[in-house]
Amino acid sequence: EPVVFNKPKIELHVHLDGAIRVQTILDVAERRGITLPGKTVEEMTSVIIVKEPATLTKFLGKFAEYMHVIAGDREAIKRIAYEFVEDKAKEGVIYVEVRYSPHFLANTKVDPIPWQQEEGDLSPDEVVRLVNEGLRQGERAFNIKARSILCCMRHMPSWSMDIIELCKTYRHQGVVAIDLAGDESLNCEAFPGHRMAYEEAVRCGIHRTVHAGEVGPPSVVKEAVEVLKAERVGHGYRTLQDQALYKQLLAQNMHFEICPISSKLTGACDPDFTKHPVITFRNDQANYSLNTDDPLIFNSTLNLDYNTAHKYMGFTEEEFKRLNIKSAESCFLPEEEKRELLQKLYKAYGMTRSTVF
Ligand SMILES: O=c1[nH]cnc2c1ncn2[C@H]1C[C@H](O)[C@@H](CO)O1
Repeated sequence: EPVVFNKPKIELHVHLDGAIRVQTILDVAERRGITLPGKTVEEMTSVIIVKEPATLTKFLGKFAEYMHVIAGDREAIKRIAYEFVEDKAKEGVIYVEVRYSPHFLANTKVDPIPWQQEEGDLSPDEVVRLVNEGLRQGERAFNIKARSILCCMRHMPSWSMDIIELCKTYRHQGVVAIDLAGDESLNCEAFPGHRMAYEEAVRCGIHRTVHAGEVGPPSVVKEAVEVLKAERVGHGYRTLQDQALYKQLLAQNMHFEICPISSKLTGACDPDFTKHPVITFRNDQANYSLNTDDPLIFNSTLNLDYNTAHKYMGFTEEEFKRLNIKSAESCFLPEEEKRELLQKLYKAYGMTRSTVF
């Protein structure tokens, strides 16, 4: 696979638990005495990955193939965070915001205990500390910047207040925002638990993004923006089905976190990339990023997403630069750090600060 955009990049939408190395899953399973359906990287890869367009519900079921291996294990959680930063650095990412559900990696103080684990002594709070630590060590070792976003899950509104409390506790240790992930096709109106957590986020100045309009209708996007006060929309493809809403969000400079490979394999978008919604976003010079979402499950890399945009949608170097600058402008870093990040991009892209998009 050729590298189409070999310059510093920003990634804003990627799930930590969807970006684990297969080798790490095998290593941890062996250490913990857990039997897996595959013994080699090749075998396990074929068990985990989605090759053909499926549904979001079917795709989300893939996490159950390996989450029980990593969850509840302190060393494994720290390791996946550290390795994640290494993998991103190798892809030319200089700033990444990585998201996950602390509850999904815990085995105590979480109800129900996920992945059929026995109760243990690893709480969501300690999971966040372990991820923070792994990311920080990765930042030092690989010289890039990594921040995290904590996910509420659509089907678990009772977890959402924990999430906002964790965001508040760890806002100076690398946690920059709250997200709402999970299956939008099963329940598409946000429960009171989610709404209360987002209200608290607004009150405390915690940044907000929401998965919306990936497979759900434009009304979910509208709710994300108007009720949950999302500053960015995860995916948001279906926004285009409501032209008034789309025009409004364009005028508001709303950021859309676009994941091309993901959108094909979750069945969110037409598998024909020449019909992809991001073409419209680009033609309208909208504010959006390109992201991998879950590279483990899609067996993909950020370069593959960029290549796809180049090969099937005619994306140019110029547009890649523009969208990365928009991504930096829309990231959840404090203003001073954001300015620094933007300076780095301008320099790497051979642009003067006055170039305005
Ligand atoms: O593309 C997605 N849409 C909705 N939810 C998702 C997607 N990718 C991953 N998730 C879920 C499954 C993960 O366990 C959770 C937290 O990272 O977020």
